[in-house]
Amino acid sequence: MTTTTVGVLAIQGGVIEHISLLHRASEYLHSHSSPIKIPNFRFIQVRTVLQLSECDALIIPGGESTTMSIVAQRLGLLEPLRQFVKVDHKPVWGTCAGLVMLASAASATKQGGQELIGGLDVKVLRNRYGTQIQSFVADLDLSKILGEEENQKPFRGVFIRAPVVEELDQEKGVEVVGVYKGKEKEDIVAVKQGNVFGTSFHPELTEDVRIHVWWLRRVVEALKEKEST
Ligand SMILES: NC(=O)CC[C@H](N)C(=O)O
Repeated sequence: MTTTTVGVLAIQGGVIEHISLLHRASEYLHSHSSPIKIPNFRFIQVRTVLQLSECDALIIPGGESTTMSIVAQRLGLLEPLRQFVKVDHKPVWGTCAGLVMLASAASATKQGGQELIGGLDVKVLRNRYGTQIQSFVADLDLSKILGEEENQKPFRGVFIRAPVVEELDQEKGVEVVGVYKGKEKEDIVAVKQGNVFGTSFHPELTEDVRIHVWWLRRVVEALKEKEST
């Protein structure tokens, strides 16, 4: 059986946490019946262009997007990452700083802006809820992505200096799949567009494996579709 390689960009941030939940999600998928054939997965940390070239799919973790961007540029990873997302259309998921990296534009960035990867036709507002001490946990309804069986209870979203999506291009196929209902207004905190998925919050900092399971299934489906074309 072929092996599907899923990378986690390991420049900085919540790398190990994602890898650990990916392993648990893989175990879940292998132990539950599924209409699609689940391959063997290999989860790797990605720090080089060579490692990226081995990946069928990629997670960009939370952390600090300005740092991630500078280091990715120094490692010569920025252009290969853009190619991976926007030319090869491989499945990519960004959490928090990862969502910022995947946006086509970001506000509240330092003067001169920061280099982004893009792939999601959205503009994000960084640090929407303030600093680290204003971090919070909130129940989210993710019924737009989770199946009925998996959506029996809300998802506990962990928000740490989180960005939100403030503008999006619906015509380009950006779909809102999660909102946070705050006191004054609703914020968009999960979006998908084709091969790209982004969340403002950190599922990897919970014990809840549901989004990783959903995303790995999507990866398998996307690879299958590619094979048949
Ligand atoms: N937890 C996080 O990933 C924080 C993201 C950070 N505020 C940024 O814009 O990069």
